[in-house]
Amino acid sequence: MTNPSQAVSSRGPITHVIFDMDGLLLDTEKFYTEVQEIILARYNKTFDWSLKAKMMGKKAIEAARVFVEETGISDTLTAEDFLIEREAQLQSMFPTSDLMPGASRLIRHLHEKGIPFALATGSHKRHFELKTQRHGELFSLMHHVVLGDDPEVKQGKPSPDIFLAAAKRFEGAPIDPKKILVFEDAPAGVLAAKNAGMSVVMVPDPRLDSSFYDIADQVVKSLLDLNPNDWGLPPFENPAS
Ligand SMILES: O=P(O)(O)OC[C@H](O)CO
Ligand SMILES: [Mg+2]
Repeated sequence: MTNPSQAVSSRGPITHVIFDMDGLLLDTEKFYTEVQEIILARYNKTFDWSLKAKMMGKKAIEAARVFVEETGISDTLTAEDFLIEREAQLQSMFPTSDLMPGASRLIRHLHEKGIPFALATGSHKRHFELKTQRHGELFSLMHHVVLGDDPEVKQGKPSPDIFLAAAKRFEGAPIDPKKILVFEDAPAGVLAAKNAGMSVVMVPDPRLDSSFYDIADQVVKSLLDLNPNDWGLPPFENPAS
């Protein structure tokens, strides 16, 4: 992990921002965890954070394959059937999604200051719409949104595909990836951003093993703890409330 003030001096200030969604802007990772715990309990197995770390941030089918293979249940439950089973429960949970602390403040701040920002989420279109149902106005502030089922996203995170696609859709593209700052919660997402040549602020769930922090340029406990100045971005005018 480099000191962000060193990163700014060596890489130049940030001009564009890309946000992850699940677990970063929206408190939706808990839904996946809950449903996966229920499914695994049927096989007398427990869902733990080492498995969670391997799944989070990935496209649904890629995460599903990890789930059935790592738990040794792939002979009785295929990745496709796991997704069907998970779906019914997730569909009723997603519309209740809450924002993560500091998400609204940071998005509104960047919008007010004219810093272009976009969304890059592994979630596919139908899930994106359910999850953002109560937050349409906030998400409409994004310059653009790239979803996991976008044709340009051939492979999910940790492949850089989604961040490179998001970078290409800003006005004035191509944007130098060194001037793009990504906000992520998942190890696969942090790696994807680094593979795209971008800087990354990681906002991990506290249950995630700290060995995953190393690859991020900065780690903060919450978006409320971010100091935009660290990245050459305009400072907040009011302290976090
Ligand atoms: O973290 P995101 O927004 O890329 O979403 C990925 C999955 O849908 C959930 O882990
Ligand atoms: Mg995420």
